[in-house]
Amino acid sequence: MLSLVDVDLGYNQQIILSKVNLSFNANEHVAILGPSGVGKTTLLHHLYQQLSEQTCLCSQAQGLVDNLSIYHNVFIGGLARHSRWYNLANLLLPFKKPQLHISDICQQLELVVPLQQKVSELSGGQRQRVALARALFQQQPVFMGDEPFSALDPLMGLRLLNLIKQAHPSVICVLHDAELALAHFDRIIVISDGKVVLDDKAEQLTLAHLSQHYALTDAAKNVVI
Ligand SMILES: Nc1ncnc2c1ncn2[C@@H]1O[C@H](COP(=O)(O)OP(=O)(O)OP(=O)(O)O)[C@@H](O)[C@H]1O
Repeated sequence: MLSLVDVDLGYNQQIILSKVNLSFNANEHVAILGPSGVGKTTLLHHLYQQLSEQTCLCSQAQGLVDNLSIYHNVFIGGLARHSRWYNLANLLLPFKKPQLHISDICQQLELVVPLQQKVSELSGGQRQRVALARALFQQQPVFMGDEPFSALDPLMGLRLLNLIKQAHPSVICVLHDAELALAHFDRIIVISDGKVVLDDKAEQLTLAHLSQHYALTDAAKNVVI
Protein backbone atom coordinates (compact mmCIF):
# COMPACT_ATOMS: atom_id res chain seq x y z
CA MET A 1 0.00 0.00 0.00
CA LEU A 2 2.82 2.41 0.94
CA SER A 3 6.54 2.24 1.60
CA LEU A 4 8.71 4.86 3.23
CA VAL A 5 12.40 4.49 2.43
CA ASP A 6 14.92 6.56 4.39
CA VAL A 7 12.38 9.36 4.79
CA ASP A 8 13.13 12.27 7.13
CA LEU A 9 10.02 13.79 8.69
CA GLY A 10 9.76 17.14 10.46
CA TYR A 11 8.85 20.79 10.23
CA ASN A 12 10.83 23.48 8.37
CA GLN A 13 14.49 22.66 9.03
CA GLN A 14 13.81 20.53 12.12
CA ILE A 15 13.90 16.77 11.65
CA ILE A 16 11.62 14.95 14.12
CA LEU A 17 12.01 11.41 12.73
CA SER A 18 15.05 10.53 10.68
CA LYS A 19 15.54 7.83 8.09
CA VAL A 20 12.15 6.20 8.50
CA ASN A 21 11.88 2.84 6.73
CA LEU A 22 8.39 1.41 6.97
CA SER A 23 5.98 -0.45 4.72
CA PHE A 24 2.24 -0.49 5.22
CA ASN A 25 0.18 -3.30 3.74
CA ALA A 26 -3.50 -3.33 2.90
CA ASN A 27 -5.74 -5.30 5.26
CA GLU A 28 -3.48 -4.70 8.23
CA HIS A 29 -4.31 -3.18 11.61
CA VAL A 30 -1.30 -1.19 12.80
CA ALA A 31 -0.82 0.61 16.11
CA ILE A 32 1.81 3.33 16.51
CA LEU A 33 3.04 3.76 20.08
CA GLY A 34 5.67 5.83 21.85
CA PRO A 35 6.24 8.59 24.37
CA SER A 36 4.48 11.92 24.06
CA GLY A 37 6.00 14.40 21.61
CA VAL A 38 8.16 11.82 19.87
CA GLY A 39 6.60 12.21 16.42
CA LYS A 40 3.68 9.76 16.18
CA THR A 41 1.30 12.41 14.83
CA THR A 42 3.98 13.66 12.48
CA LEU A 43 4.29 10.16 11.03
CA LEU A 44 0.53 9.62 10.83
CA HIS A 45 0.00 12.92 9.00
CA HIS A 46 2.73 12.02 6.53
CA LEU A 47 1.02 8.68 5.88
CA TYR A 48 -2.29 10.48 5.40
CA GLN A 49 -0.75 12.88 2.88
CA GLN A 50 0.49 9.91 0.87
CA LEU A 51 -2.80 7.97 1.01
CA SER A 52 -5.39 10.73 1.38
CA GLU A 53 -7.48 9.58 -1.60
CA GLN A 54 -8.32 6.28 0.07
CA THR A 55 -8.16 7.32 3.72
CA CYS A 56 -10.35 8.90 6.36
CA LEU A 57 -8.40 10.63 9.12
CA CYS A 58 -9.67 11.04 12.64
CA SER A 59 -7.12 13.54 13.92
CA GLN A 60 -6.50 14.67 17.50
CA ALA A 61 -7.76 18.15 16.63
CA GLN A 62 -10.92 16.54 15.15
CA GLY A 63 -11.67 19.58 12.97
CA LEU A 64 -15.30 19.81 14.08
CA VAL A 65 -17.25 22.99 13.37
CA ASP A 66 -18.65 23.99 16.76
CA ASN A 67 -21.56 26.03 15.47
CA LEU A 68 -22.84 23.31 13.18
CA SER A 69 -25.03 20.37 14.17
CA ILE A 70 -23.88 16.79 14.62
CA TYR A 71 -25.61 16.00 11.33
CA HIS A 72 -23.74 18.64 9.35
CA ASN A 73 -20.39 17.83 10.97
CA VAL A 74 -20.78 14.20 9.94
CA PHE A 75 -22.08 15.12 6.48
CA ILE A 76 -18.87 17.12 5.88
CA GLY A 77 -17.16 13.73 5.59
CA GLY A 78 -19.17 13.04 2.42
CA LEU A 79 -18.90 16.44 0.70
CA ALA A 80 -16.54 15.13 -1.96
CA ARG A 81 -19.13 12.53 -3.08
CA HIS A 82 -21.68 15.14 -4.17
CA SER A 83 -22.02 18.26 -6.28
CA ARG A 84 -21.74 21.71 -4.74
CA TRP A 85 -25.49 22.24 -5.31
CA TYR A 86 -26.44 19.03 -3.54
CA ASN A 87 -24.22 19.98 -0.59
CA LEU A 88 -25.63 23.50 -0.42
CA ALA A 89 -29.23 22.31 -0.60
CA ASN A 90 -28.56 19.70 2.08
CA LEU A 91 -27.04 22.35 4.31
CA LEU A 92 -30.29 24.30 4.20
CA LEU A 93 -32.73 21.40 4.31
CA PRO A 94 -31.13 18.02 5.11
CA PHE A 95 -32.12 15.22 2.73
CA LYS A 96 -33.75 12.05 4.05
CA LYS A 97 -31.20 9.54 2.71
CA PRO A 98 -28.06 10.99 4.33
CA GLN A 99 -30.08 11.69 7.46
CA LEU A 100 -30.97 8.01 7.78
CA HIS A 101 -27.40 6.96 7.02
CA ILE A 102 -25.89 9.38 9.56
CA SER A 103 -28.49 8.45 12.16
CA ASP A 104 -27.57 4.79 11.69
CA ILE A 105 -23.83 5.52 12.07
CA CYS A 106 -24.46 7.57 15.22
CA GLN A 107 -26.52 4.75 16.72
CA GLN A 108 -23.71 2.29 16.03
CA LEU A 109 -21.35 4.69 17.78
CA GLU A 110 -23.73 4.82 20.76
CA LEU A 111 -24.21 8.54 20.20
CA VAL A 112 -27.76 8.97 21.39
CA VAL A 113 -28.13 12.72 20.97
CA PRO A 114 -30.44 14.52 18.51
CA LEU A 115 -28.61 15.01 15.22
CA GLN A 116 -29.66 18.67 15.20
CA GLN A 117 -27.73 19.39 18.39
CA LYS A 118 -24.74 21.72 18.00
CA VAL A 119 -21.35 20.15 18.48
CA SER A 120 -20.42 22.99 20.88
CA GLU A 121 -22.94 21.53 23.34
CA LEU A 122 -21.37 18.04 23.45
CA SER A 123 -19.02 16.36 25.90
CA GLY A 124 -15.48 15.38 24.92
CA GLY A 125 -16.47 11.75 24.40
CA GLN A 126 -19.50 12.74 22.31
CA ARG A 127 -17.34 15.04 20.17
CA GLN A 128 -14.91 12.21 19.63
CA ARG A 129 -17.76 10.02 18.41
CA VAL A 130 -18.93 12.74 16.01
CA ALA A 131 -15.40 12.77 14.58
CA LEU A 132 -15.53 8.96 14.29
CA ALA A 133 -18.97 9.19 12.64
CA ARG A 134 -17.61 11.63 10.07
CA ALA A 135 -14.76 9.22 9.36
CA LEU A 136 -17.17 6.29 8.93
CA PHE A 137 -19.40 8.40 6.66
CA GLN A 138 -16.47 8.85 4.29
CA GLN A 139 -16.58 5.11 3.46
CA GLN A 140 -12.87 4.83 2.69
CA PRO A 141 -10.89 1.58 2.81
CA VAL A 142 -8.22 3.02 5.11
CA PHE A 143 -8.88 4.48 8.56
CA MET A 144 -6.20 6.55 10.28
CA GLY A 145 -6.81 7.69 13.84
CA ASP A 146 -4.77 9.77 16.25
CA GLU A 147 -5.86 8.62 19.70
CA PRO A 148 -9.41 8.22 18.33
CA PHE A 149 -10.77 6.55 21.48
CA SER A 150 -8.90 8.54 24.13
CA ALA A 151 -11.98 10.37 25.45
CA LEU A 152 -14.07 7.19 25.78
CA ASP A 153 -14.29 4.69 28.59
CA PRO A 154 -12.12 1.65 27.75
CA LEU A 155 -15.02 -0.73 27.08
CA MET A 156 -16.73 1.66 24.72
CA GLY A 157 -13.36 2.37 23.11
CA LEU A 158 -12.96 -1.32 22.41
CA ARG A 159 -16.50 -1.66 20.99
CA LEU A 160 -15.89 1.29 18.68
CA LEU A 161 -12.47 0.01 17.63
CA ASN A 162 -14.16 -3.21 16.53
CA LEU A 163 -16.70 -1.17 14.58
CA ILE A 164 -13.91 0.77 12.87
CA LYS A 165 -12.11 -2.48 12.04
CA GLN A 166 -15.27 -3.97 10.53
CA ALA A 167 -15.79 -0.89 8.35
CA HIS A 168 -12.18 -0.46 7.14
CA PRO A 169 -9.90 -3.23 5.87
CA SER A 170 -6.82 -1.17 6.80
CA VAL A 171 -6.47 0.64 10.12
CA ILE A 172 -3.50 2.70 11.35
CA CYS A 173 -3.90 4.23 14.81
CA VAL A 174 -1.68 6.26 17.09
CA LEU A 175 -2.43 5.00 20.59
CA HIS A 176 -1.26 5.49 24.14
CA ASP A 177 -3.02 2.34 25.34
CA ALA A 178 -0.38 -0.38 24.91
CA GLU A 179 -2.70 -3.15 26.10
CA LEU A 180 -5.33 -2.22 23.52
CA ALA A 181 -2.63 -2.22 20.85
CA LEU A 182 -1.24 -5.62 21.85
CA ALA A 183 -4.63 -7.31 22.10
CA HIS A 184 -6.46 -5.84 19.12
CA PHE A 185 -3.94 -4.85 16.43
CA ASP A 186 -1.89 -7.04 14.05
CA ARG A 187 1.28 -5.02 14.17
CA ILE A 188 2.94 -2.54 16.50
CA ILE A 189 5.36 0.21 15.62
CA VAL A 190 7.13 1.99 18.47
CA ILE A 191 8.78 5.36 17.99
CA SER A 192 11.31 6.67 20.49
CA ASP A 193 14.31 8.98 20.45
CA GLY A 194 13.56 10.29 16.98
CA LYS A 195 13.36 6.94 15.24
CA VAL A 196 11.40 3.73 14.77
CA VAL A 197 12.73 1.39 17.46
CA LEU A 198 10.32 -1.52 17.09
CA ASP A 199 8.17 -2.87 14.27
CA ASP A 200 6.77 -6.32 14.87
CA LYS A 201 3.69 -8.51 14.87
CA ALA A 202 1.61 -7.86 18.01
CA GLU A 203 1.30 -11.59 18.68
CA GLN A 204 5.06 -11.75 19.17
CA LEU A 205 5.14 -8.87 21.67
CA THR A 206 4.29 -8.31 25.33
CA LEU A 207 4.11 -5.23 27.54
CA ALA A 208 7.59 -6.17 28.74
CA HIS A 209 8.92 -5.85 25.18
CA LEU A 210 7.30 -2.46 24.77
CA SER A 211 8.57 -1.22 28.14
CA GLN A 212 12.12 -1.82 26.93
CA HIS A 213 11.60 1.04 24.53
CA TYR A 214 9.55 3.57 26.45
CA ALA A 215 7.94 4.14 29.83
CA LEU A 216 4.47 2.62 29.91
CA THR A 217 1.60 4.05 31.95
CA ASP A 218 1.19 2.95 35.57
CA ALA A 219 -1.76 0.73 34.63
CA ALA A 220 0.28 -1.08 32.01
CA LYS A 221 3.24 -1.46 34.41
CA ASN A 222 0.98 -3.15 36.93
CA VAL A 223 0.09 -5.77 34.35
CA VAL A 224 3.81 -6.44 33.72
CA ILE A 225 4.38 -7.01 37.44
N1 LIG B 1 3.17 22.07 13.07
C1 LIG B 1 4.33 21.90 13.76
N2 LIG B 1 5.36 22.74 13.57
C2 LIG B 1 6.53 22.57 14.23
N3 LIG B 1 6.75 21.58 15.12
C3 LIG B 1 5.76 20.72 15.34
C4 LIG B 1 4.49 20.82 14.68
N4 LIG B 1 3.70 19.82 15.10
C5 LIG B 1 4.42 19.12 16.00
N5 LIG B 1 5.65 19.66 16.14
C6 LIG B 1 6.73 19.15 16.99
O1 LIG B 1 7.07 17.86 16.52
C7 LIG B 1 7.36 17.00 17.62
C8 LIG B 1 6.52 15.74 17.49
O2 LIG B 1 5.15 16.09 17.61
P1 LIG B 1 4.01 15.02 17.39
O3 LIG B 1 2.71 15.71 17.57
O4 LIG B 1 4.24 14.32 16.11
O5 LIG B 1 4.29 14.02 18.60
P2 LIG B 1 3.39 12.87 19.20
O6 LIG B 1 4.30 11.72 19.42
O7 LIG B 1 2.20 12.63 18.34
O8 LIG B 1 2.95 13.50 20.59
P3 LIG B 1 1.66 13.21 21.54
O9 LIG B 1 1.73 11.77 21.94
O10 LIG B 1 1.92 14.14 22.69
O11 LIG B 1 0.45 13.57 20.75
C9 LIG B 1 7.11 17.78 18.91
O12 LIG B 1 8.36 18.24 19.39
C10 LIG B 1 6.28 18.95 18.43
O13 LIG B 1 6.54 20.09 19.19
